Amino acid sequence: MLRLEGVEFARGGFRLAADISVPSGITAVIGPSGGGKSTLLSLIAGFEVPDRGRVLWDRRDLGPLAPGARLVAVLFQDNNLFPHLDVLANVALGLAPRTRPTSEDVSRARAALERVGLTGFEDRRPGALSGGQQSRAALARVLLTDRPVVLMDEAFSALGPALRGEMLDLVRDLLPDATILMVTHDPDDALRVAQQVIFVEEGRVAPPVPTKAFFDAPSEAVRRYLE
Ligand SMILES: Nc1ncnc2c1ncn2[C@@H]1O[C@H](COP(=O)(O)OP(=O)(O)OP(=O)(O)O)[C@@H](O)[C@H]1O
Repeated sequence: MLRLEGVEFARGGFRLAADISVPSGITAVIGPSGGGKSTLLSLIAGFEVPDRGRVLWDRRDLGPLAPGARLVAVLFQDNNLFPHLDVLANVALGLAPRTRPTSEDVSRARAALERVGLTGFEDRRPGALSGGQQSRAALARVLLTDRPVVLMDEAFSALGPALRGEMLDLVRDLLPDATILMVTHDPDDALRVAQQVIFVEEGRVAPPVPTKAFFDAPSEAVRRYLE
């Protein structure tokens, strides 16, 4: 289980505090702009370092581990695809970020592309893909890295509602065992795929609440945000 234990973080005038456990499945992270949602994900990914407290995965302190060694995969909003590499090479990078992919890496990348419905697009550059297809390629790379924690910071926000829904369904179906934190501004995203919701406001990170209870019986702060 992912746990943030007494985490405190300050940057400029902004302070964030989190003491939460995140169960496996999909957890939506919602709250007002500037509240600290992205910062929370950065602390888990290791892009930011807490001033106090620890980030733990299965009781193991992730603190000493660099982002690449953290068992955490990140699905970025811009998909983080290299424009000069074809789709297959972009996906294979998930396995071999620094070296040439082996033939086994390449066949695993092909299999991941098949799972996201991109067979036949291996040789295209990202610029020759639609937005939805680019998101699928980025998801294929996350599948391939096979990390237990997946962070999504408004990953599909550039897509229209129908496509975004499709992508969320795909994430849910293809990553059934992962612990997924998904930042979103759209309550419908949470209602569609998230089992629980974390509310983040002014640097306060609330513990996860089951999605139905979160929306059916919102706290005062949540009600204000949803209005
Ligand atoms: N690189 C940075 N340097 C300094 N302050 C930053 C930096 N990035 C974010 N902040 C500040 O930290 C606070 C939290 O920002 P954060 O991006 O985590 O909020 P958020 O909830 O993800 O917002 P949004 O919904 O608008 O994306 C804000 O006050 C923001 O201005």
